[in-house]
Amino acid sequence: MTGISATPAVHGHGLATGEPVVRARSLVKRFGDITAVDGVDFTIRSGEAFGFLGRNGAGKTSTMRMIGCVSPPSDGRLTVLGMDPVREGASVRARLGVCPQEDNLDLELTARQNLTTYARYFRITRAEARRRADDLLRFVQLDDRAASKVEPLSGGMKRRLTIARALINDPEIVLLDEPTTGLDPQARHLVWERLFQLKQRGITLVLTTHYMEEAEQLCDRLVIMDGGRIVAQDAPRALIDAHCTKEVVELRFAAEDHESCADKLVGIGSHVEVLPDRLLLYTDDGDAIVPTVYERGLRPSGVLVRRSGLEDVFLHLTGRTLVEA
Ligand SMILES: Nc1ncnc2c1ncn2[C@@H]1O[C@H](COP(=O)(O)OP(=O)(O)OP(=O)(O)O)[C@@H](O)[C@H]1O
Repeated sequence: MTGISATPAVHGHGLATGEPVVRARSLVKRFGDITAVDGVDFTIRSGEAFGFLGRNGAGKTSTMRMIGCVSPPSDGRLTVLGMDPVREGASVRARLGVCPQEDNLDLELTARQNLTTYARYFRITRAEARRRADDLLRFVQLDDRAASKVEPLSGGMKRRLTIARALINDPEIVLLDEPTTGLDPQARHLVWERLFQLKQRGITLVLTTHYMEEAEQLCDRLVIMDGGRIVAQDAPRALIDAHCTKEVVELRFAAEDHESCADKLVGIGSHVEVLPDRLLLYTDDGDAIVPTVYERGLRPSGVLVRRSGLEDVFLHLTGRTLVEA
């Protein structure tokens, strides 16, 4: 039986929920002079959705590739399902599902053939592969495209098929490198829905993202990476509560110089961040302080009061926005 057609509280592989499944200690990845991952520590537990959040080049993919037994660590310790991903790579890979950043489906094959062909790497019998493929195509809502070639499928369909392929060996952990990058909002929501289902079925999800909404909605715990290091790790809400005020007032100015506007805001709220296109004023009560902005002689062209989010945590910890302006 494949993991996705069952709904066990402790899934069929015998791992209790919450048991450590990936442990990294002082983990390093170097490429020549570049240190892509610079001594990181984290523990991923069975059944959780664990995210690596960071900008391009932060070291997320390099970390995922080490977990996925694709790239050996340069230093430090890493265990996946209690095994060494270098010495015991084949055993680890048999229990992992991998959804890479770029869809690498075989465009010449049909959707179903992409799954059944991949199943051969795991020595799954032909009949079982076909059964699992049909099951998985239903799961990712592509059963009506089973016999279609992959090439004409939309980006969102290809991504869902890549997720289905990652599930063919009934994995305990699924690695998803930027699962929704490049997808439109509707396609993104369809992928999230499927990932939520996997999570509910006890499968451990490890994902990289630079979408804070994805991180906030999907991940139980997160590490925030910057320059190869982990700058914070916790549950999304705990990170926001620990590093930010409750609300943010976003102020846009048509003509005025942002730095001089920021000077006039000193003492209002907890602190101000100056971005190229706006000022962010951190406070626990946005509506209460907006009048003070006007009392100080400022005339913003746009005012938005919103709750603080992971983007604000990222800015606070790294001094930069998560998504490049
Ligand atoms: N095979 C490689 N050879 C040389 N440098 C590499 C290699 N892979 C990654 N790097 C470098 O390591 C650093 C971290 O890259 P990595 O892909 O891990 O970051 P990332 O956070 O996943 O970014 P992205 O979102 O762009 O994938 C970058 O400076 C990158 O250029």
